[in-house]
Amino acid sequence: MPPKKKEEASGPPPLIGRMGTNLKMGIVGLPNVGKSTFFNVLTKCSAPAENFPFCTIDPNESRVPVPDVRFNHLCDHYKPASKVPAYLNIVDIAGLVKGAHEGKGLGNAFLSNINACDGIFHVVRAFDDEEIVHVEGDVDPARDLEIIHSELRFKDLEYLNKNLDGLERTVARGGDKKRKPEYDCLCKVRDLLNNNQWVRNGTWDAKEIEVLNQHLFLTSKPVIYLVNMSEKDYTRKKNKWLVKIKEWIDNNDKGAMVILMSCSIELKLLDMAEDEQATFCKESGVNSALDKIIVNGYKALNLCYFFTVGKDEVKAWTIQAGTKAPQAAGRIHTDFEKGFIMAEVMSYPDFKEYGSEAECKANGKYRQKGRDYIVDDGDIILFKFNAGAGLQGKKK
Ligand SMILES: Nc1ncnc2c1ncn2[C@@H]1O[C@H](COP(=O)(O)OP(=O)(O)OP(=O)(O)O)[C@@H](O)[C@H]1O
Ligand SMILES: [Mg+2]
Repeated sequence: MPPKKKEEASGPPPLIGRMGTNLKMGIVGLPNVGKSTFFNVLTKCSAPAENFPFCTIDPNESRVPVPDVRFNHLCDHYKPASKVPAYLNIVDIAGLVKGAHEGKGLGNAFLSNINACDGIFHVVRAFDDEEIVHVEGDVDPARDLEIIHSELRFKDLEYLNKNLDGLERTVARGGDKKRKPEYDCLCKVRDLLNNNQWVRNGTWDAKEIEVLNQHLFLTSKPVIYLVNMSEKDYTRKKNKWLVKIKEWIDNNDKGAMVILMSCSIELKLLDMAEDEQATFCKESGVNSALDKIIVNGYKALNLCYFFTVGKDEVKAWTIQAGTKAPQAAGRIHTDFEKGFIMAEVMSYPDFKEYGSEAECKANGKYRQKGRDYIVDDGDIILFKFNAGAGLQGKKK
């Protein structure tokens, strides 16, 4: 469709957040809501997950492969010696409590752990279990969402006010015109935050986003809400809190993604052999939510990947969405970028349809793309480059 092409040519709008491909999703929520359990099942490793608040002290970081049928198909086709999928980086962060921005609970240190992440999995507890202590005394997900929402907002306000004080002196009183756009942008941030909104909920132009990216506010990070339910509720797809959770999200973060899950079911599945798992899922009508969570976490960070393929290796290379061919080539080696000649590209759907590289070539689906080509998610690429342009001859 022609309008889509136009959009591609100008590239996607600038995004709020850090640049780069080594981005992370942090797991955030009140204490004892299932964050570490979620982290454990996700990474299949054993960060301590115990029934007491603040069980996690140091942030645990791990990475999980991004599930992708396209990658599996390419591996089946090429039968490579080495298979390297894309990975999502995940950080398990200690629980936040009301007043964390003033140092309550484990306080400020954990807010800075969130700061080091680029997106947030906000885990909210919707399971009842008297054995499992709730720091607020009872289960109430909408209240808990509001607590975390406010803590991050307060922390941003505190940071903002410190910065605005100095700016106010130079711009408003000192008449420094150069920093006026920055000052105006930060005033807009202050109004939003004071209005109980997040930076992410504002409308920003490219210049303002440049300012925001110098500050990386906690509330500018993308959020995916994960509702942690009991095994029973997840199986019957009902939970008494869901309406209230939806209401809260509609009022405070309209359009945000919400994924239902159950850490206890995920733990159970983790203990089963593959065939046992399949039977269990078929009989109970229940599926693990993890794949959906990983894929969407990766997308929330505005990441995608292209593939390089061959008998030696099938590999997914992470790039930020909207990356052009030479910079994508630079992910493999700086020489590829410096000496970039062209990208030979097969789209995944074409590869799937025609079944092989040779058939793609025979049907005009093996395309040569230049410097301005914006790499599409799932493209299969062979870069042609001039080795002399970079560090002579070195390929990897
Ligand atoms: N869906 C669920 N149903 C029942 N129990 C659960 C569920 N999810 C987690 N739990 C239990 O809740 C307890 C707390 O879990 P976990 O340690 O993962 O919480 P946390 O959010 O990491 O806490 P902290 O902030 O203290 O580190 C554990 O005993 C865990 O087994
Ligand atoms: Mg924990």
